Amino acid sequence: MAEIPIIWILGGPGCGKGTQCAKIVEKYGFTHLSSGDLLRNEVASGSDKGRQLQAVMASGGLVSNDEVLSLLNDAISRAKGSSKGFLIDGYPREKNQGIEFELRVAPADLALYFECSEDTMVQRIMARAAASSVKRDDDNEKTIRARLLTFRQNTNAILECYEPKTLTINAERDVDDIFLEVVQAIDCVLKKKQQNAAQC
Ligand SMILES: Nc1ncnc2c1ncn2[C@@H]1O[C@H](COP(=O)(O)OP(=O)(O)O)[C@@H](O)[C@H]1O
Ligand SMILES: [Mg+2]
Repeated sequence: MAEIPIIWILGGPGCGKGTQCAKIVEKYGFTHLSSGDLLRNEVASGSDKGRQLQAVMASGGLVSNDEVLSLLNDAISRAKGSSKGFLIDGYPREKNQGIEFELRVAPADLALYFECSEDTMVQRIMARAAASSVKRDDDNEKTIRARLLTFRQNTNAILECYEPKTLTINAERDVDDIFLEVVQAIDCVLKKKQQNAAQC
């Protein structure tokens, strides 16, 4: 795994993680793994495990890391033979998730933190919900508030722990302006990895 980049995509609900990931995938061909999507797929499968996950997700809380990390680890193992890089979207949601990921999977090369006010996040989630034909169970006002609280309680510890490899990006701007900064950061990581590979 040392030769391909692993990038964590951090930020509160509705800050624009999925939007930026789609643009990164288009430009770099990386593998996009959203922890939320992996969990929602599990719920959609109708399994017993899915029903338990659904209850936690509908409360706005965090699913156990064993569940999330297993899903991520399986998806990474399946893709790693052919992947150019991984975007791990919406993970880690708390500090220990990051620590366990790096122990069990691989160190992350970069964390991009999309910083955004709570007002903007709520507005964007509401607009997303209104525009989407697929309704997310957790995009109602009560659950959004709980998700924001969960996010607020955990984020500072993550940012402190991973400060050396985190880039904070002002996500209140236009999608394309944000992306320019994202591209600079990713190009820098790719360059460093090439240099390291050349030295080995
Ligand atoms: N920079 C931005 N400016 C305005 N709207 C945005 C921006 N980024 C995302 N959005 C919109 O906000 C909503 C939530 O974005 P999304 O990428 O789904 O967030 P997340 O994956 O972080 O929950 C979407 O409807 C998207 O179109
Ligand atoms: Mg998303």
